[in-house]
Amino acid sequence: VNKRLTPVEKIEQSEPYRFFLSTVHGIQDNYNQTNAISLKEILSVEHGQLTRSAQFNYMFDIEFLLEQYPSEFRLKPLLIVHGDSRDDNHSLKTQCSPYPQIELCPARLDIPFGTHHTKMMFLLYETGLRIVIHTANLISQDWRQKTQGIWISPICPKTNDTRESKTNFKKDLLDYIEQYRTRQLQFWQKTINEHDFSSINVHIISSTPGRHTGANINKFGHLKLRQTLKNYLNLENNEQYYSAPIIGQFSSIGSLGPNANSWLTKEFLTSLKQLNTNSFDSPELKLIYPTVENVRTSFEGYIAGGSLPYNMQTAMKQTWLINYLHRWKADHRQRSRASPHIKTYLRVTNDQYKNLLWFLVTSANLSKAAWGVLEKNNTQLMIRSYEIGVLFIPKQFSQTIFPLFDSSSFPIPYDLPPVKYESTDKPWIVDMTYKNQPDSHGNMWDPH
Ligand SMILES: O=C(O)c1c[nH]c2c(-c3ccccc3)cccc2c1=O
Repeated sequence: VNKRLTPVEKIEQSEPYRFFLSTVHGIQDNYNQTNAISLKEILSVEHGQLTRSAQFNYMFDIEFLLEQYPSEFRLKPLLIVHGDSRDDNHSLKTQCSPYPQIELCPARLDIPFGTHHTKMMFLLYETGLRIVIHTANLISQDWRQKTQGIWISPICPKTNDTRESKTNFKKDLLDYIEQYRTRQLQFWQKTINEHDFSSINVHIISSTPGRHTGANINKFGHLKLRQTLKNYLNLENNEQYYSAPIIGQFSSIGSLGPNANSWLTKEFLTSLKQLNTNSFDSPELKLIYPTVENVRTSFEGYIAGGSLPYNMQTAMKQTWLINYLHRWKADHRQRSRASPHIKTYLRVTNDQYKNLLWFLVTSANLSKAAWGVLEKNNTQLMIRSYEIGVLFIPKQFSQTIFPLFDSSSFPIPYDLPPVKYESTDKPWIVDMTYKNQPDSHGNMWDPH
């Protein structure tokens, strides 16, 4: 159907998952209607009378951002939560200086090499509070021809009792915000407490910088994921789930060690495979990361690779990783050429990938900085960065699995099963030159 949906209709039709991809310039309109939304549509005046908002992110183009708000909301108070790294903080101050309604809130980054990756919006309307958790920077390039993931909460009404969700969303969100340890977030802590989150059906999986131990060790990072899957994923004890494949998909990769067993399988996969059964089989782990050819033939061409910052220095230390890698392919969403900036992790049943056991969309790439690394004989989890994502578990939707190929199926971003790298495929590396084949714009890539 090529009827143009309004932003409100798009959200209504996305129930019960409320999970979207960003719209893409250059694909057929109907692929931008179903479970697809733009930043302007997220901020549309149709959702109600905005009184103030907060934008958590990594990269900001303030002019671009303000332009995405309806003109009548551009002067409302706006809190910008960003990483406090010296250099780009200056440019942010300069960008915001003409706007007294914008307040800057630097997030402390006490551990070296940490970044404020979290991408989240607090939108306060006269009718209530909406939370948006997503993967796109607040720059035009991130919203034009990439594949980004977006979860949009209902507008949670104000309440005089602190209504929590069955997924502990409110408490987990407040625990996350507490870690910033700044008075600048007090208004939003108070506001979150005053709203009814009972209609929310997703779990928060977040990361904050620190060495988390004792009672806090399962609060963040991959141990939070392990704990949540253990507590809520009650699959009957049947064998078919034990070897169900696990898929990780991301737009950058950190230094993971000299072999898979250094961190990827021993620590990270152990958390992802948590079934709350004594599953001993080691499920297949399949990783999706764009090839050079994916980037070269993308709508943006090699420029897309600027947002895939996997560097040579890291890649050369872990050539073993290539055996896990699969191509980016999203034909069923017409997004095989919309370079992925989304990050997702999921588990499917191994009967031809017909059913989804759980699905996570997050800002977190495949790195120890984002997910954490166990230290001191597994008594503390060291995390460098701020990250946040939402986890979909069938039980919270009154289902045992999420069907993938029927009418009410979960809107997955890419094609399953994933396609393994062939011998000629190479992972995209941002600081290599690519001169033997021009990209979709006829350009070459020479980062020097
Ligand atoms: O949070 C995000 O989304 C992103 C975070 N870092 C990015 C970088 C980068 C990598 C190393 C050092 C500084 C910057 C480069 C290109 C895109 C991104 C990006 O998209």
